[in-house]
Amino acid sequence: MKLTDDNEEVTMNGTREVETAEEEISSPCSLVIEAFPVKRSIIVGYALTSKKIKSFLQPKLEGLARNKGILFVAIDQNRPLSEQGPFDIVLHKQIGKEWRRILEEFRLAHPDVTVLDPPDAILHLRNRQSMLQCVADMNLSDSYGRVGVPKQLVIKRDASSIPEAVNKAGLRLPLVAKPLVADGSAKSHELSLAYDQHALLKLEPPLVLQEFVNHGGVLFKVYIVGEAIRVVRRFSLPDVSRRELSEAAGVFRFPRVSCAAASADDADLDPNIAELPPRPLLERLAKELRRGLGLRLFNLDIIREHGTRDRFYVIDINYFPGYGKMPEYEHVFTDFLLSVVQSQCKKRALVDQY
Ligand SMILES: O=P(O)(O)O[C@@H]1[C@@H](OP(=O)(O)O)[C@H](OP(=O)(O)O)[C@H](O)[C@H](OP(=O)(O)O)[C@H]1OP(=O)(O)O
Ligand SMILES: Nc1ncnc2c1ncn2[C@@H]1O[C@H](COP(=O)(O)OP(=O)(O)O)[C@@H](O)[C@H]1O
Ligand SMILES: [Mg+2]
Ligand SMILES: [Mg+2]
Repeated sequence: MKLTDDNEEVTMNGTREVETAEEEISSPCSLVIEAFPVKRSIIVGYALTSKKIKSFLQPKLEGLARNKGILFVAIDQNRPLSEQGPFDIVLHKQIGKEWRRILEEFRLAHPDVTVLDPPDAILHLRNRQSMLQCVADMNLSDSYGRVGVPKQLVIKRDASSIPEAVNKAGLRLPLVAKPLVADGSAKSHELSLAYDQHALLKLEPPLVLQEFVNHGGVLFKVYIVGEAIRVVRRFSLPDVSRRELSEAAGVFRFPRVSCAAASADDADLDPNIAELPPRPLLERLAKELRRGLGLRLFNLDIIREHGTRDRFYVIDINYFPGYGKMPEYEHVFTDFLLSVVQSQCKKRALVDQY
């Protein structure tokens, strides 16, 4: 057997072998389905920001992936995609027009490659109104609880119209004002809390105005990776009491709440506040969102209305979030990638059969 760098193989037990015949290296199926006699690494091409590469592609992930026969390869966005690879999976978090066109063309030419996820579906999360539409339409309610979205209103322009629009829509103060576009910029994460009617005039459209829901100052981040779900607790904005509401006035701006530094997993919390949302409820929610959004990699911020046990609100959904902070992400993510290739192989086997 001839050894070359290009045709290097990684088997299930982590040892390396080499296949030289064209046919034999065309599929990674033997890595995931015993019955297939073909061996090759699973190649995952990625187009991610340097910040994301640093937080996500950590040595532990790459090492574990290698042991499972998965190789991560950077996509050079200055070169045609079809000339690179061949890829089994493409990972990306981009929605630019040109990139959407490139990926669409690539998907048509390479239907066997799984693109995670479709750019149009990701685009849906870029607008804070369309982001939550799926949850609102779902109207999820069962014996484990109810999941909704806070009452909200979109203001496209003209701050002077806000007080009247708020009255007309019946929104109750205080209101959280969020930039309409969630494009990942620092500005798009700048939120404000408006306590009184006058304060509404100081807001800067385009924005989403959302009723502030008291939730005991703790939120749950629910990470989804395909079918896997992991939940963490983060500190959040504290409750606003009636008294505070009657005394406070103006707009309070805050740049970044509930970031990773605000982990509340080890904090000594009131058990009624700290209790995680029921697993079956999250499973249903995740399943419906996966289907409704057409996405497999995302997280959501969910809060429990303070004083209730089972009234939940989804306030934010993020595509390809900071998985580096998700417990056991290396295992969860590599298993997911294997499962993606497994379903590709099953599909291929079915096609070959008929
Ligand atoms: O920066 P990180 O690792 O905290 O991850 C950010 C996420 O934090 P989280 O995992 O939810 O704690 C963050 O979540 P939040 O919006 O803060 O809830 C976003 O997903 C952010 O992406 P973008 O800036 O909206 O494109 C994520 O940023 P990118 O890593 O995608 O740039
Ligand atoms: N409707 C709401 N009620 C109470 N707190 C909220 C509400 N919306 C947002 N927050 C708080 O503001 C933080 C940031 O809002 P979020 O919608 O998650 O924006 P981002 O995309 O910047 O994370 C949340 O983590 C939460 O602490
Ligand atoms: Mg958030
Ligand atoms: Mg967000």
